[in-house]
Order: sequence, then C-alpha cells, then structure tokens
Amino acid sequence: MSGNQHIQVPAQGQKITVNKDSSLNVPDQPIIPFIEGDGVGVDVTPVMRKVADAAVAKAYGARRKIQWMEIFAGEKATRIYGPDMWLPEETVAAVRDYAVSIKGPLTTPVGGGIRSLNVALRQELDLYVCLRPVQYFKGVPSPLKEPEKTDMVIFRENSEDIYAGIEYAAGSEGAKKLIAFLTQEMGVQKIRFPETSGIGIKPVSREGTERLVRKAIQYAIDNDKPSVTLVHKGNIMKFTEGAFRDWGYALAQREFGAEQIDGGPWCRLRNPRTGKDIVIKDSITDAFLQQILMRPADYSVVATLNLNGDYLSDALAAQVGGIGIAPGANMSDSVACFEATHGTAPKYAGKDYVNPGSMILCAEMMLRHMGWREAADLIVQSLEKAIQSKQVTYDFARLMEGATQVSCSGFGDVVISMMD
Ligand SMILES: NC(=O)C1=CN([C@@H]2O[C@H](COP(=O)(O)OP(=O)(O)OC[C@H]3O[C@@H](n4cnc5c(N)ncnc54)[C@H](OP(=O)(O)O)[C@@H]3O)[C@@H](O)[C@H]2O)C=CC1
Ligand SMILES: O=C(O)CCC(=O)C(=O)O
Ligand SMILES: [Mg+2]
Repeated sequence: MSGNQHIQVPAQGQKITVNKDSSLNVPDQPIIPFIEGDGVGVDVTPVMRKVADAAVAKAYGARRKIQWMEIFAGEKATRIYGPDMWLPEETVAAVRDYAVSIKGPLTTPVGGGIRSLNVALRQELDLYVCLRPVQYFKGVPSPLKEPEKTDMVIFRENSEDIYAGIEYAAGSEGAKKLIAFLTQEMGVQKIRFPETSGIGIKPVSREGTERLVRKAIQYAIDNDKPSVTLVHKGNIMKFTEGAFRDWGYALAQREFGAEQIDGGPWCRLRNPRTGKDIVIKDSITDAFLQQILMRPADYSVVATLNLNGDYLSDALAAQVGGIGIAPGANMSDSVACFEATHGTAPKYAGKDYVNPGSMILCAEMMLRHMGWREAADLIVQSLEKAIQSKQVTYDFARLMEGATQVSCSGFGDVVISMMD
C-alpha cells in the first residue's frame, strides 16, 4: 500500500451521503468515482460517461450534473502508483466514502499471478450483494424463441464461498498442512491424490446467507415479484450449499412470515404492499440451468451462492442477448459500486469495438439508485430505440438481419441521438 495521492477531487460537486436507513442524500452535483478498467474498459467506460451525462442534461438541464472523479485500479493503477500497486488504498477509500461509484472490468490472470481485484474490492468493503438484473430489451437478438419470458434478478452472495480465494497450491506448505490435518486429525480418506492436490476452502455462513436472502425477499416485496428461488447444490455440498437453502427458508418463515406449502419446503408469504403471494422455492443448480432455458417464465428473483451466481449471470445474460448488455451492482447497506457482468475481453481492448450496453445499463442502475429516475428512464428508452434502429455493435449485428454495425463509441452516439 502507498501513501501516494493521485486522485483529483473535482473542485465542484459534493459527496453523496448515506442515512442510517440506507437512503441517500444526493446533491445536484454529486461526485461519482469511476474506475476506467482494463481491456475494453478503455472503450466502454468513456461511452458510459458520455451517455450518462447526456441523459442527466436532457432530464434536468443545467440543474444537475455528475462530477466524475477518476480513481485507479488494475493496470492503470500500476502505471500511476507504481509496480504492484493494483488496488491503492485511496481507491478503496473513495469507493467507500463516496457511497456510489462505477467501475469497468479488471483483469485476473488464470492460475498464478494476482488474485482478483474485483473480488478484493467486494471483500474489503463487504459489498455482499451482487445484484444482476436480467431483462429482455425489444429487438435484441437472442438464441431463444421467446426471450421476453426471461425476466429475472440475480442476488448473488458476494463475500463467501469457494470464490473467497482461500486456496493452496498443490505441493505448497499450506496444502501439505491442510491435507495432513484432514487425513490425520479428521479421519478424511477421500482425498484421492493427497500428494498432488491443491486445496480450496468453501466458507458459507448463516449470517452471510441470511443477509443476502433478506435482501432478495425484500426486493421481491418492493418490486412486486412473484417468487424467490434459492439456487444451490445442496444435495452434494450439504453443509454449505444445503445450509444456504435451509437458512434461506428459515429466514423467510421467521422474518417474513412465510408459511410452508403442502408440508414444505416451498413456502409462501403475503406481500404486505400488494397482498399478492410470493412463493419461496429452491432449485438444485444443474437442474436450474436447464429450467431457465426451458421454463424461464417460472423464475423471477434468484438468490444464490457466489460461484453459482457467477455462472448463472453469464448463462442468463446469454438468453437475453449476451454479456454485452448485462449490468450489475456490488452493494452493502451503505456502498454501491456498479459493475458490468462481462470482463476485459482482451482481444477487443482499445479497438472501439465492443458493446458498451452493459456499462450504459450500469449507469442506468446507478442513476435509479440515486433517485434520478427521469435520467435512468431516458437511458432505457433511448437504448431500446437504438437497438430497434438496428444500429448496433458487432455482437448484435452478427445475429440481426439488416443491421448496420457501429463501433462502441458509435453505439453510444446512437443512444444519445435517440434522446431527442
Ligand atoms: N467484474 C470484472 O471485472 C470481471 C473481470 N473478468 C476478467 O476479464 C478477463 C477476461 O475474461 P473472459 O473470460 O475473456 O470474459 P469476458 O467477459 O471478458 O469476455 C468473454 C467474451 O464475451 C463477449 N463480451 C465480453 N464483453 C463484451 C462486450 N462488452 N460486448 C460484446 N461482447 C462482449 C466476447 O465474446 P465474443 O468472443 O463472442 O465476441 C468475449 O470474448 C479475465 O481476466 C477475467 O478474470 C471477467 C468477468 C468479470
Ligand atoms: O474477478 C474476476 O476477474 C472475475 C469475476 C467475475 O467473473 C464475476 O464477478 O462475474
Ligand atoms: Mg463472471
């Protein structure tokens, strides 16, 4: 870590502050920290900013303006702060202190090298909810016959599970110690090749599960959704994924008054806002992956563990047009950092080529979170119009008849032109 200060705080603008009940005080010129991101981050992040600025200007004139503040992580941070400074302290502090931020993707090497900076940021700030809405926009090409039937919101637990990165390489001191402990003290005889096994640990807690499932059920209540599905592989991983399911059901009953249907485990609660039923159900992950393709209309809010949520995010995104149009947010009760589902797509980096739709929709989620609903609505409407005009990036153009392929920045300009 370094005491270096490289963040330039905009002269104008104020911090967003958070009340005890998690509501926000948003000034008319909020300072929003942003991380450009590695790879295609350099392409999509400027487009996102341009579209968000245009929507804010269109919706509120001179009355409101985002004061962007660049903060640094990933390769850019190492260029600015020095080698090995991948996630500077002041970057983490800014994401925490400014309450609302947005980031482009960051590279994580496979196998060796640094651990995920994306995961590190989530862990350091305990951004325990990864919220990824999956909705169909009219005109988007999809591999499904009826893509509009896919309308889900993923609540992915963001702080635990095998994703936490507690693992030891085969042959390392850590792996040897753990394997010795397991075999000698715990009587474990199931490690097939103990001499050459790497070892990963999968922590899943009651608290971690409950806070995630609570958010998912509250979301279903607030947004008039018909069901919450707990997705787990609890038949095999009984005390982690199975416990996630059991703790989830217990929470629904204890805190939301859900009652079992036909002896359970499914249960049902009455939405206090609408009087309608919300069904709490569960599905084993492998079966769920086929259900979302075969019967997507049966599912709405999804609450799941970290790794399942990662896999499901990309699979569900594909059903409604792919990860070029898949936004998300990492959230705690006081901090929200908006982040696309996709990664750095290195082969396209710097080519002004990829779809900026995910980042644009991240900005839309961010504006809605700030209560700037009119600007958020404008983004959704103009994005839809842009897609329907068939002026789209390569990912959509290759699947659409009669489309005109435009660049990443070109697509941003089409979206802005649709605001008129
Ligand atoms: N939150 C984050 O910062 C994340 C970071 N990553 C990191 O990103 C790096 C690359 O990961 P990788 O597995 O290649 O996954 P990516 O999501 O970066 O890319 C996979 C494929 O998805 C398509 N794609 C991705 N982004 C877009 C876009 N904006 N518009 C259109 N299509 C898009 C492309 O498909 P096609 O080839 O068909 O054109 C691309 O080749 C890794 O280091 C990974 O760890 C990954 C996910 C999230
Ligand atoms: O951190 C990474 O590099 C990958 C993360 C990821 O795929 C995700 O969070 O969806
Ligand atoms: Mg992922």
